[in-house]
Amino acid sequence: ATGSVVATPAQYDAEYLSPVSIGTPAQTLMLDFDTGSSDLWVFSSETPKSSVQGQTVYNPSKSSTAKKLSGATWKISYGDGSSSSGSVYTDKVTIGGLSVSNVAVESAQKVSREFTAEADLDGLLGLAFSSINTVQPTQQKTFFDMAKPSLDSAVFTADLKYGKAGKYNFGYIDDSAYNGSLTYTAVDSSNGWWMFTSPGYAVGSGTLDSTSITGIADTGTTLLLVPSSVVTTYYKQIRNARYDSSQAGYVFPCSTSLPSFTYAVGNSQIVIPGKYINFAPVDSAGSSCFGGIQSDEGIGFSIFGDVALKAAFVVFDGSQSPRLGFASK
Ligand SMILES: CNCc1nccn1C
Repeated sequence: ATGSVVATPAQYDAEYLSPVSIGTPAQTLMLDFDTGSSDLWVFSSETPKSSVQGQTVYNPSKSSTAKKLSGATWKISYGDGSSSSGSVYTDKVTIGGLSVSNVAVESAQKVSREFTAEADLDGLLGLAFSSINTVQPTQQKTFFDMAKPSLDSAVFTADLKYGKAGKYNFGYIDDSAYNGSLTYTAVDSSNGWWMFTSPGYAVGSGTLDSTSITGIADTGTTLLLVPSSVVTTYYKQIRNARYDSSQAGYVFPCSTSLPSFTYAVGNSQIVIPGKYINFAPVDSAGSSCFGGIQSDEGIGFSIFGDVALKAAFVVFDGSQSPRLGFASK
């Protein structure tokens, strides 16, 4: 089996949302596919009405295939401080024509204000390793792990794009979606993430600096978060860039033309065009813009978020020895 679903960017490519059908008859929600976490959770009929501001909710009592997972609970918090928690059902989940039965669908009984404020996001679909799924007392598998036995190939791919819809595919690699060849690199999944080491980086047309960057391929994080030494080197190339402590990041005039940022993958390189690194205006006047490359200070590793991933076609290979494949496009 295979599946293919569109990934539509929210404003400023802050996140990408995909339609997911849950239950019988189908209830279709827009979920943020997140390779940095492993819970599939949704706004639901159990979410306090005051916390639901525009989201579509899953109602398990209206699904003939829903079953309560008795005694199960979940609770998760994300790097940006947002969080959610609740109860658990199992139900049929269909993504882009790929149906999987008895998937753990985590029903939100609490969501933090950040999620309430995101009217277009109805939940998250975790695509990291099941070892960091938060359901207790019995940890649950991700959609991908549940689908794996049925997939033609134990892979999914992320083809996110700048300012327009991209795709997530399950079970196959669309060789027409990228240029040249895929370069695979080793993954350390011991902490539950798709963690890899990039052997070097370059700014603009400069030579490759062999400073390695170890981080996670994370579709659920917006920006590229790297060591402060790399951040400093990048913004040093931009005359009017400055660190704005009120924004806790580097900003520059929105009219600035930005140098590209290249990250190495094995013996290959992915070039992030400069325009991908102008994330969004920080003020309503739109004069000052927030950089798409910021520091990973305090995290413990780097994060190759959407700013980095949308410059590539990325294969998340979930075979016996997981690995990541990158190609330019
Ligand atoms: C932006 N804060 C909440 C959120 N939205 C998508 C993912 N996450 C963590």
